[in-house]
Amino acid sequence: MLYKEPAPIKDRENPFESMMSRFNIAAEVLGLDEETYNVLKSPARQVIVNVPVTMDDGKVRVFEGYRVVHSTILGPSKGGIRYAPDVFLDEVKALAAWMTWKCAVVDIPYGGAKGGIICDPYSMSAGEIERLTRAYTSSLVDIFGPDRDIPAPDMGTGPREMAWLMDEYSKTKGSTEHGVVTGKPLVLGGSLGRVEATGRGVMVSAMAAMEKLGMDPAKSTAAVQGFGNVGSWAAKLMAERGVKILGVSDVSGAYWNDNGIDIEEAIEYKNGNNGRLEGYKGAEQIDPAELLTSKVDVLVPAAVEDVITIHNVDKIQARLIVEGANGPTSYKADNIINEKGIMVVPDILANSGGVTVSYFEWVQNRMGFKWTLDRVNERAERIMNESFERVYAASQKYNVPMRIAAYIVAIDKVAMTYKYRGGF
Ligand SMILES: NC(=O)C1=CN([C@@H]2O[C@H](COP(=O)(O)OP(=O)(O)OC[C@H]3O[C@@H](n4cnc5c(N)ncnc54)[C@H](O)[C@@H]3O)[C@@H](O)[C@H]2O)C=CC1
Ligand SMILES: O=C(O)CCC(=O)C(=O)O
Repeated sequence: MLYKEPAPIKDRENPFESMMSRFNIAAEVLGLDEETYNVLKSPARQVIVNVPVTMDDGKVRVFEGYRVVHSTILGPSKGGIRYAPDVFLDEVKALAAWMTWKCAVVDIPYGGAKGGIICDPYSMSAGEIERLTRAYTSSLVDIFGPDRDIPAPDMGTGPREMAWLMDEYSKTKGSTEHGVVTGKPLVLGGSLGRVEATGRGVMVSAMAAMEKLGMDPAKSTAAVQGFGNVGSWAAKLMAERGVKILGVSDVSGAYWNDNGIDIEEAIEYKNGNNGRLEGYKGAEQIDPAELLTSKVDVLVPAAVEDVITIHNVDKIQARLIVEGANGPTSYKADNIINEKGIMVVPDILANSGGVTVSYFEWVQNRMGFKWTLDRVNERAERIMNESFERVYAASQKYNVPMRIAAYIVAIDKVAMTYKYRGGF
């Protein structure tokens, strides 16, 4: 056994451990040599920063933040920044590694990275978040760069934070650097289609998987956990393809309607309610734990890690799980999912539409040219479908579940590139 298991974190599963468990299985199937294994398992760089920020009451608070660069073998590292009260280093390490595998699965020339700041953005003013974003950026100015490490949005961040990051970085460089970050507002060099890209990719993956399973979207039902950027767009676009969305949830609770939730209405409600569904009247409130085990055909976890675990996996009724979130399934639940014959479109495939369109944004920034929405969507959809087929073919070839197949495709690509580069 080459890999030593890290200690568990309180009562939570460890996302890095979950990532490594799948990595180990795929590495074994591929017969990965020890040198490459050791290179690919360890993050290339882990930075912890402590940034002082003047709060609205005049007091200074120090926030802990992270940036983990997992790999730059395929190209500059790429990955979002998470603002959450419970973000921790092992989580960011896992998220950074998943970025490496994700970029390899969709065959775009990026390595993987991820960032995070321990904070609660929902309880902070816009001014406090701006000062925090700028302070974090200036403390990482030597890591970031259009050819080095390119951040993007993740949980708790969006175009607004990316605009501040781009502006702060540009000020320190003395030049406008559009390509240092993606997921920016359109006026600052953002790409059409980036906001909805991850949810759109989830929908495209869901449609591809439903076709393999012989499921008719117009006769299928779904539940979506998480109603932020990824979950709300995935729900909206799946509903447009005829899937009846019976349940949705966010941090405020879970909401259910036997006749199907009016997703446009729910989005409008949450947009006018500080981003939350709290108090939404178009559905009845149910126990959030029930949402995941409810009687639906398709389950889309699109919130946080480790929500499908050995504690609830037995009760899952969906035939198909499409992972909008990163790491929503703990590795201990994998075997039971496989025994139950549930197809999983894994995170590193299902949610890769976001980084794919981020890549398009970066390409447009470098060209100084804007693509139309049709061009963005058509190209992203093609990449998603081709990647799905690549992973599906690997699952057939090696007789492994889709998740392990995705790791096999990714590790094979990164390992081969490492060898061509002659190792470092
Ligand atoms: N934004 C992007 O482009 C991408 C995001 N992802 C992943 O998708 C997931 C969601 O990210 P975003 O939608 O961007 O974040 P977001 O901040 O826009 O939304 C997160 C949503 O999850 C809800 N939530 C949080 N904890 C929850 C819980 N315990 N139960 C139910 N709902 C809960 C929040 O209330 C919110 O509705 C994360 O795992 C992220 O890493 C993956 C690829 C790209
Ligand atoms: O758009 C990007 O560059 C990365 C998005 C992200 O953080 C993710 O895919 O998990």
